[in-house]
Amino acid sequence: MIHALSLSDLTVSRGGRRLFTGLDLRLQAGEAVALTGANGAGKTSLLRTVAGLLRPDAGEIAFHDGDGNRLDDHLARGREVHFLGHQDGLKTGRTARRELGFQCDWLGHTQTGFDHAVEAFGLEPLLDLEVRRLSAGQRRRLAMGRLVGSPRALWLLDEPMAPLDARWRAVFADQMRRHLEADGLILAAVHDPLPIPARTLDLGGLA
Ligand SMILES: Nc1ncnc2c1ncn2[C@@H]1O[C@H](COP(=O)(O)OP(=O)(O)OP(=O)(O)O)[C@@H](O)[C@H]1O
Repeated sequence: MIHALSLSDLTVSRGGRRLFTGLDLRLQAGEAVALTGANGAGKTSLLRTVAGLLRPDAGEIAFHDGDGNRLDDHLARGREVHFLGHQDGLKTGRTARRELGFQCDWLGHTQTGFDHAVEAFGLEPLLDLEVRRLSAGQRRRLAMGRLVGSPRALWLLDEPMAPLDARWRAVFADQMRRHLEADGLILAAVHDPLPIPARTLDLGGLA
């Protein structure tokens, strides 16, 4: 299981423009880091780079287990990382039930994970609706279902609270706390403070 994430001397560019250079971060089991910075500073790009969706210009990203052994990058990303982006990663033509089932199933998790997700994020009344008919907040809650329905150690979250109302923000804050208590790791891009104890990594203004 991923016990630590380390970024060393990381440099990332988009569209030919350098976003940041020499970025270092170490995140341990049970810790959260709030990634802050102006619009366009590179928060989403950093999350996508950690997820393996973008290649850095330079530097290293490493995942380690509890004994300090380096994990295979591909396996760690494929099995132990959840990336919850702006787009939620949902198929809009499916019902919420089918989509949540797919999301909870892909690692062979069972009905228990599905039921847990439904209960955690109040999804029961939405299950027979097509994803395209859900509001932004409902969609985000559905997307969050996989975080608890298919447990993985590292949560990469891109402005996770943005479309949620106060009630579901509080629920999600509670889920994040539980994840940390279970030795999970959270790296979250935010514009507002995270409602859990977290260090801050500030990417600053426009690079
Ligand atoms: N596919 C792309 N091609 C070229 N440039 C891109 C691409 N995606 C993002 N960028 C640029 O990279 C920069 C960083 O974008 P990114 O989305 O990482 O910023 P951010 O800090 O998450 O911003 P926000 O707070 O607005 O969400 C921006 O200037 C953006 O225009």
